[in-house]
Amino acid sequence: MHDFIAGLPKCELHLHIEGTLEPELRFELARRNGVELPYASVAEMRASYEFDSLASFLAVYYDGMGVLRTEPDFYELATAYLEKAAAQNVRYAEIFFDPQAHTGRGVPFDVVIRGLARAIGDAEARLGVRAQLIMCFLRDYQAEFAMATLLESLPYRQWIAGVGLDSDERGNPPAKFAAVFERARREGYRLTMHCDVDQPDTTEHIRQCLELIGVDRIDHGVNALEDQALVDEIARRGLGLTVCPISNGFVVEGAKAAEIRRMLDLGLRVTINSDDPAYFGGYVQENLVRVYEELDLTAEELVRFERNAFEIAWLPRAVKDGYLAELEAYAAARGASAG
Ligand SMILES: Nc1ncnc2[nH]cnc12
Ligand SMILES: [Zn+2]
Repeated sequence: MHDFIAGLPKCELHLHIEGTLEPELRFELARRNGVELPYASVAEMRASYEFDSLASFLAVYYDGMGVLRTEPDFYELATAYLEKAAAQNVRYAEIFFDPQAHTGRGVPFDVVIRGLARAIGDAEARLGVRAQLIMCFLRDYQAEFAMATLLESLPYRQWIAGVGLDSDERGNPPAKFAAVFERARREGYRLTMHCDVDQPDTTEHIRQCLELIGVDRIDHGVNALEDQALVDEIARRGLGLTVCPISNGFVVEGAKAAEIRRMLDLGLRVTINSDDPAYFGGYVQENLVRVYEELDLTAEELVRFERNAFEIAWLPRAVKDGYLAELEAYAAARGASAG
């Protein structure tokens, strides 16, 4: 089954590009940019990646990205991820980036997005992996900063499929950003938001995503299972949920495998993703293996995760259908096409 998972045509929908900064590249960029790091080795840096909550993870994550300064830095970051993704048979990825975490420390928006977009263009030509960007707003900052960032992004719209909301959820509900997301929708962006596992008020946040914001997707969203009305509405709208099992195991107890089982059984459009793989230690393949091992999934169920992902991807119908046909052919050739 591990070979089956390795060969599966994959779609990654919940991946923070800054969370793919591996220690080796962090060291290299620090050297190049003259940034002092308080670690003597890659092993020492990795050993410092200790977290048991979203807040403790975020502190390490924001510190890590301090070495990213120039357009080539962002190019190399995204290229390294896309090479890894292609090696795991990711055919399409929607990649989060956090512009405010860079502009807030003096790196221009233009530098960030040009580096990322150039990497995406080159990777498509060289590796056949396709990707688009999702611009995330940091929810622990003021809504005015998010609005200013939205306006700053408009000249680069051709590279940005949609907007998201990440960072520390405590006290930062979707409602705080209602005007920003309403404007983003009017500008043609698709909408998603993190409703992270077991955060305070997360079911209320999911309710606001549905009733107030009108999201196209929810990132994580696992706690919707606590409220039948939320489950019913997510099912009725056919909304996708981008779940990240290994990441879950770091910020709460366990990978939420039982909840993923329930989402599959309820017919929800649950997908498996990697979140911040350089920090949590698993790309999409390792995440699929983790749920496979915890749930003893069938090949058909593994195919279902990818079918859901391509189905909810922010791509034109004909492009999705091309990926879905590739997936079905892979499944059929291995007797796993129950649909
Ligand atoms: N897992 C995560 N949750 C919330 N914000 C994030 N930003 C980067 N990774 C994140
Ligand atoms: Zn995330």
